[in-house]
Amino acid sequence: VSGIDLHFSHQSTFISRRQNTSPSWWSHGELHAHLNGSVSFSTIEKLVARKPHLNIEHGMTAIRSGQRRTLDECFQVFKVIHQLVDTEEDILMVAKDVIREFAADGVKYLELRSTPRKEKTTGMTKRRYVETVIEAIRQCKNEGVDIEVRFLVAVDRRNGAEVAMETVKLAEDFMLSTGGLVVGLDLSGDPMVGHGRDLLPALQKAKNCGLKLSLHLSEVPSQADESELLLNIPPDRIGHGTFLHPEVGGSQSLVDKVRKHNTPLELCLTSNVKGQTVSSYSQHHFLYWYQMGHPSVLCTDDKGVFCTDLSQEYQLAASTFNLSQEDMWTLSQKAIDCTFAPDLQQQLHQKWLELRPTLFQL
Ligand SMILES: CNc1ncnc2c1ncn2[C@@H]1O[C@H](COP(=O)(O)O)[C@@H](O)[C@H]1O
Ligand SMILES: [Zn+2]
Repeated sequence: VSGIDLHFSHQSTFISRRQNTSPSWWSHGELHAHLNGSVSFSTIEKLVARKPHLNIEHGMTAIRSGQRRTLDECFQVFKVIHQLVDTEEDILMVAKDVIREFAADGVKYLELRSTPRKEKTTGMTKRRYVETVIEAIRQCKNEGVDIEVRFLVAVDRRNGAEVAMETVKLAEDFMLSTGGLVVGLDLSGDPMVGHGRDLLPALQKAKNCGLKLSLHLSEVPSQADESELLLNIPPDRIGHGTFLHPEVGGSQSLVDKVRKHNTPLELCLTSNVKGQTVSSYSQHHFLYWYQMGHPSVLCTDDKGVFCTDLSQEYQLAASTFNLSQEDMWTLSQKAIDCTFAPDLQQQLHQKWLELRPTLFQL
C-alpha cells in the first residue's frame, strides 16, 4: 500500500459517545459480512506474528474512526489482508474468530461471504478454501457458540466471466454437499473494475440451480446501466444500492424494479461513509428506503477494516435517524425475513421474541 498513509491515531468521537450509552443488542441478524474484511485487531496480531517477514502493521489493515479512504484505497487494504491470510490454518483461525466475535456482539444469525482463493505458494486450493470455512462453521457449532452461520460463495467481479462460472459450479457443489450451509452467491469486488454484463450467464446459472443471489449494485455512481441489467435477473438481495434512486443519479426505473420484486437492501453505514461513497451519516440512503417502508437490513460489510460491529451500526442508525427502541426492534425483526435460510426463519422469530424483553430493559 505504498503511497497511502494508513497510520492513524485519532480516537473516535463515536466510540466515546457509545461508551456513554447502553450496549445495543438489537443486532441479531448480520447478512452482509465479507470474511477477510471482518478480521479483528486481535486476529490481525496473531496473523502478523505468524508472518513477521511481511512487515505488516495493524494500521495497514484497518480504517479507524474519524478516518476516511477512497473506495480504491479500501481495496488496497484487502490486498494486504489477503497476504496475511493465505493458508488453510489462517482461514480456519480467521473464520472461527470472526464467528465468535459476531456471537459476542449478540448476533444470532450470520451470513458470511468470502471469495475462494487459490494460493500457489501455500498449496491452498479454492475447494479447500471453502471446505475450511465450512469446517470453521462446524467447529464453532460443536463448541457451542450461540450463533447460526450460513455461507455465501463470493465472485470477485475483477476476475471475469470464466472464473465467475467456475465459482458458481463450486458454490453449487457445496450447496449440495454441506446440508444447506452454503446458501448463496455474492457478487462483489472493486465496482470500478469489470462489467456485470459479462457475468450475467454465471449469475443466471447460479439462480437457476437454487443458489440465492446477493449482488453489490450501484455502489458507485457509474453503474446505472449495469444495475438495470442485473436487476432483471432478479437478485434476492442487493448490497449497498447507494446510487439507485434518482436523487443521487440513479433512476425511477431502477427504484421501480427493486420495488416490484421487493428486493431487500443490505445497508452498511460506516462502510459507505468511511469509503466516501456517502458524504455523511445523515445523507445515507438508509433514510430513502426506510421511509418508503422498503425492506432494509443494517449490516457491517467489513467490521475489521471499518472498525465497527453490528451493535454500533444499529446505534448509528438510531442516533442519526432518530429511531425509537420500537423502531430498532422492528428493523432487527424484519431482517429475519430477508435471510437466505427459510428453514430457520420460524426458529429465529421465536428467538427474537424471547430476546425482546431483555432489550427493552436496557
Ligand atoms: C467496501 N465495499 C466493498 N465493495 C465491494 N466488494 C467488497 C467490499 N468490501 C469487501 N469486498 C469484497 O470482499 C473481499 C474481502 O473479503 P474476502 O476475501 O472475500 O473474504 C474484497 O477483496 C472484495 O472482493
Ligand atoms: Zn460488501
